[in-house]
Amino acid sequence: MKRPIIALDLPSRQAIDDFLSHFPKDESLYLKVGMELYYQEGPAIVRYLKELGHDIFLDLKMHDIPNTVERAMKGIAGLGIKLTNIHAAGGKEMMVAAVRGLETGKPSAQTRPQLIAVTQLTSTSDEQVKEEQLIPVGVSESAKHYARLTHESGVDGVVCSALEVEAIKKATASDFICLTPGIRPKGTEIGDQKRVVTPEMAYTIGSDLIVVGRPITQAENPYEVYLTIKKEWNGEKSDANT
Ligand SMILES: O=C(O)c1cc(=O)[nH]c(=O)n1[C@@H]1O[C@H](COP(=O)(O)O)[C@@H](O)[C@H]1O
Repeated sequence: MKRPIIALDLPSRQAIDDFLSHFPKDESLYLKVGMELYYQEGPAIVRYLKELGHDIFLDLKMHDIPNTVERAMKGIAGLGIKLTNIHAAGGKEMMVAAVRGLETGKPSAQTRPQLIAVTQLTSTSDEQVKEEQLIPVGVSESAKHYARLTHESGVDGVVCSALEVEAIKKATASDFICLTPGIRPKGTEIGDQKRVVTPEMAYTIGSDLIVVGRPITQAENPYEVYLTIKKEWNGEKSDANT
């Protein structure tokens, strides 16, 4: 069964321990360590979660000059993470440098962590793309364009909304990874996200990976919500839908 990636947008190791106490100890999870947690706890938190048996997506969304990104990627390549990310808006040269950094930094016995690039954040609307970024073609076309550049740069996939997966796979390749945040089970708060789908829709559309944060981390019973989302995303009817 495919596992939804849980976004650990929490401030400390103590908060993580409290959150994980809701899950069975022997259940291996796919966890996302993002800026909030990494900036407080550093690489030690990645090592700690790995020791507990979990897989890690290190979400640092790098976007800088090629040399800086290459060297930063080289530094995190040995942490044993499964996946990490950059912003496609950094450009092809930066994306190529990011791949090179991971390749040169990884210990020889390990495989290179997968790399994906954010196209347009799922918190960005069509209006914002047109009015703030001055991209007249709008959010879907812009995401597709960034996906093409990402593919051409030798990066493994993109972060996008599930709403763009079909067009992106057509424009790139069917095995080009599409990771989709902005997942909201029916009846949950959308918050700052703009381009959202339910876990069931993400399954039907064909997202390769989904990321879910607040609907799980803020739930009264996180494990129950996690299992419901996991079922829906694997194409099984959840109790919530029967
Ligand atoms: O790269 C990401 O993970 C990401 C990209 C994006 O376009 N949108 C997005 O929401 N994310 C991350 O996915 C998570 C979504 O969290 P929730 O909105 O709480 O489910 C957050 O940790 C975001 O940082």
